[in-house]
Amino acid sequence: MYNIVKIPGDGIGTEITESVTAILDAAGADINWIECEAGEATYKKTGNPLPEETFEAIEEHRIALKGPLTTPVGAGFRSINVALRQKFDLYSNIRPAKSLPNIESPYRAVDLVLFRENTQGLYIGKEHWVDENEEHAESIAVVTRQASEKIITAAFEYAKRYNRKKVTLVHKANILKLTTGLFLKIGKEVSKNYPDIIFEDLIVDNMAMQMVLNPQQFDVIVTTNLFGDILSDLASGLVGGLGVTGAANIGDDAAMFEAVHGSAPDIAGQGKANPTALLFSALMMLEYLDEYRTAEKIRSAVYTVLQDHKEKCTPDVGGRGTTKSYTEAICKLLID
Ligand SMILES: NC(=O)C1=CN([C@@H]2O[C@H](COP(=O)(O)OP(=O)(O)OC[C@H]3O[C@@H](n4cnc5c(N)ncnc54)[C@H](O)[C@@H]3O)[C@@H](O)[C@H]2O)C=CC1
Ligand SMILES: O=C(O)CCCC(=O)C(=O)O
Repeated sequence: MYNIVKIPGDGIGTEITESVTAILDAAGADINWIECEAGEATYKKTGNPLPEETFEAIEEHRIALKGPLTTPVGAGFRSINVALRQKFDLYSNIRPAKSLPNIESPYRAVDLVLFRENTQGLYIGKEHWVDENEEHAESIAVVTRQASEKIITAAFEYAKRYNRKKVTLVHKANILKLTTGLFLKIGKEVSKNYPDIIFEDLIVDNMAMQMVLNPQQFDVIVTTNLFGDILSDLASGLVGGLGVTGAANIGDDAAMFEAVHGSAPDIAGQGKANPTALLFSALMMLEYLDEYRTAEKIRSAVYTVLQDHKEKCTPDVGGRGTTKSYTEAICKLLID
């Protein structure tokens, strides 16, 4: 029995975590869920978006399934998502984007895995006002050799393990010569340890265009935090949207699984959120635990429902169903 911290989160979080835990139960996954709170709703209730008990539970059990957490825009408390990644040094944010059956998209056969450095870069929100009138702001990007080596090595190790042919490193070293220049330099060094894997680098603006024009050319991608954030949403758009892309945050001794998407306030409480993204994150969690057979059984049920019961699927992927009808269809296949 695995003890796993479950944080439902904000917005659509409760709807999709209920769905995912029901599906994992139906598949016979042997999990004891330790339910904890975090996020905006928790902040409104308690004045603290990350209660000490939640932090301690992750510290003790080292593994969590987390729904999306809302972060206020422009002011207010800082991202708890980012804080958790930093606190547990979850340096690898792994975000696969793979074409799925029976989902309309201009693209076929996309199958890429994006590795996003998860603890530093421009994303850490190290900002300050330069003047008293708050009309001049500065933001600091942090890139270190140690963190860059870790994420780039993780990307190459993944490519080696899963027989992937190419790693593309994405940077902006023409402009950000020190920070992303360092990242690129380390990429070139690390690539020498993997002579059987093709290594290429692209500047991020070109990369964005290439991903839209010909995404099938990409295999494993590795990049800094903010670029990875943006390009992984783009990658989701290539395969059916944010409702279908899972993700893993992995460190040396802890891991947190969450979807690529956020709390989707525009559809929260309407029963139409697609739980597939969080479900795919949970499958990455099962694989992390070496529970490959259970993960495969669930993935196969998802593919069958998309292929043969499209009417039960959520509207974002062209279905006429709800979170509930989709969840029930998957559970039925798993139980039968
Ligand atoms: N890791 C996390 O917990 C993340 C949290 N956020 C937070 O979420 C909040 C909302 O951010 P947004 O920019 O609106 O991005 P979002 O990812 O929540 O939503 C973007 C669009 O995708 C749709 N969408 C997202 N997930 C979906 C799903 N499972 N099924 C169907 N449609 C889905 C939404 O309805 C919306 O139209 C913000 O406070 C942001 O900071 C954003 C990204 C990641
Ligand atoms: O923390 C937030 O609210 C936004 C974080 C966004 C992000 O890092 C992601 O897409 O995973």
